[in-house]
Amino acid sequence: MYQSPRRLCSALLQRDASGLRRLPTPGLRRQSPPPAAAPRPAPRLLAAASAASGAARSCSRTVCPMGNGTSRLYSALAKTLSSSAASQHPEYLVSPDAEHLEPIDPKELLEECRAVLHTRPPRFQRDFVDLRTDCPSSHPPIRVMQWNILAQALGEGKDNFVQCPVEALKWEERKCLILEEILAYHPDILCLQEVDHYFDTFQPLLGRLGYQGTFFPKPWSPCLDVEHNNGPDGCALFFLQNRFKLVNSANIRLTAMTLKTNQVAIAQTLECKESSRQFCIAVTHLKARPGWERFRSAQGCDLLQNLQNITHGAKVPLIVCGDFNAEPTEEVYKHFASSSLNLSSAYKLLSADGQSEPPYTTWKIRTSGECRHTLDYIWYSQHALRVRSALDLLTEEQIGPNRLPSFNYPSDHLSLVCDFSFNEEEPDGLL
Ligand SMILES: NC(=O)C1=CN([C@@H]2O[C@H](COP(=O)(O)OP(=O)(O)OC[C@H]3O[C@@H](n4cnc5c(N)ncnc54)[C@H](OP(=O)(O)O)[C@@H]3O)[C@@H](O)[C@H]2O)C=CC1
Ligand SMILES: [Mg+2]
Repeated sequence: MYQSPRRLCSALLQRDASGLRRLPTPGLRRQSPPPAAAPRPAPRLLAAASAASGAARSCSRTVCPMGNGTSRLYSALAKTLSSSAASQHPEYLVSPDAEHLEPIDPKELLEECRAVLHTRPPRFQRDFVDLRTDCPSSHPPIRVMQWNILAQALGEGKDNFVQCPVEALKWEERKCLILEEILAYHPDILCLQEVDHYFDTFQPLLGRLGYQGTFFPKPWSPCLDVEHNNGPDGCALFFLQNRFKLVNSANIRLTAMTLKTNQVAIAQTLECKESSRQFCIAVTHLKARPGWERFRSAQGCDLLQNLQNITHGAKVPLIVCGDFNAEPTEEVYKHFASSSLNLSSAYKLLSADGQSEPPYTTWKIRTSGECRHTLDYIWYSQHALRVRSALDLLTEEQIGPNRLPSFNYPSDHLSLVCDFSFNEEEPDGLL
């Protein structure tokens, strides 16, 4: 039975004594609206991001609505920019001008987001649950965020969130809610699904915040069927360049029973600059919908096999983030829980017995009715890594009667955030 956490660590942005995090208290905590009369400066950083990616944007804007050849070209372009050739040449993953981009101040970007969102209701406060205060670590933790951010084209054109007003989905504001959430928790590693604004929003902005990003679009993204789409959706993986060095990267098109599928994953081996320790981080988004359980299971087996190879038979610690589109009762969950990679699901640690997944990670209302499911997970090598804390989920009351997305939460999936450290008591190789 899932219960509320016992020990709450109220510091939304608080980190270990390292003092690495110096972000201001974010808008998430504000319970009263900001003063009304102050003039609002034009959003300089947000506008610059869109302008900087004009080429990619105009490419996608010329796309004919129904996923024609131009859409495929966009998809091919995206794939080229994050191609598997990068496995051998990691430097190719950095877009050519990334190092020359002017860094931006996260406080300034947060202020711009708040200004854009000034008519929106206050955002929810979520607390980190302190899970292992007794576990010593000589290095700052690694903060990982898993989030299906909801593709703009799907949210507006396919998902049928019948209780969500269309104004709540306006991209110019919804993107600020997404950015605000990322800035609030400031993850070292960000694993996203349903990203259909990589080139015009996330890559330029997160790049200037110090992240290195990789995008792998779905081969036949359903976004391309939506009128005025912004290109295909896919998985994106970002990590802070001042904390990690990229060792290896693989873009994986998942197979099911030897057939290539429409689902993808990105797996990267990173080296921590502080400790010189290596680990693998992967992000995926498995096939959605009921009736596809065996297909998801096969995709999961393929991903596990790929990760076996990438981690040299579990010799490298592993973190796998994903929207698995599968409840814990499904076969694919069981494959992950019992694999020889020795993985455990981090969010189980929030339950009273440490054995139960949260009651939901996504909650929406479609024409078919209410959909409340646990589908999103952060798996980790349970002997090599420790979960120091995890971000609590929203309560039913906070989510509200119309569920998600809403005016104060941008996606139908909740973000999951964990702080990991290496288990320094564990001998290398026993993962
Ligand atoms: N032209 C071609 O030859 C081909 C085209 N396609 C295109 O790909 C699409 C299927 O892609 P695929 O990746 O398998 O899609 P999925 O079934 O995996 O779903 C795609 C998205 O739909 C969302 N979704 C889940 N349930 C529902 C629902 N009940 N109503 C609306 N949206 C939902 C999912 O969100 P979440 O994960 O959050 O639940 C997911 O992001 C087709 O619609 C087609 O357009 C596919 C193959 C070939
Ligand atoms: Mg979705």
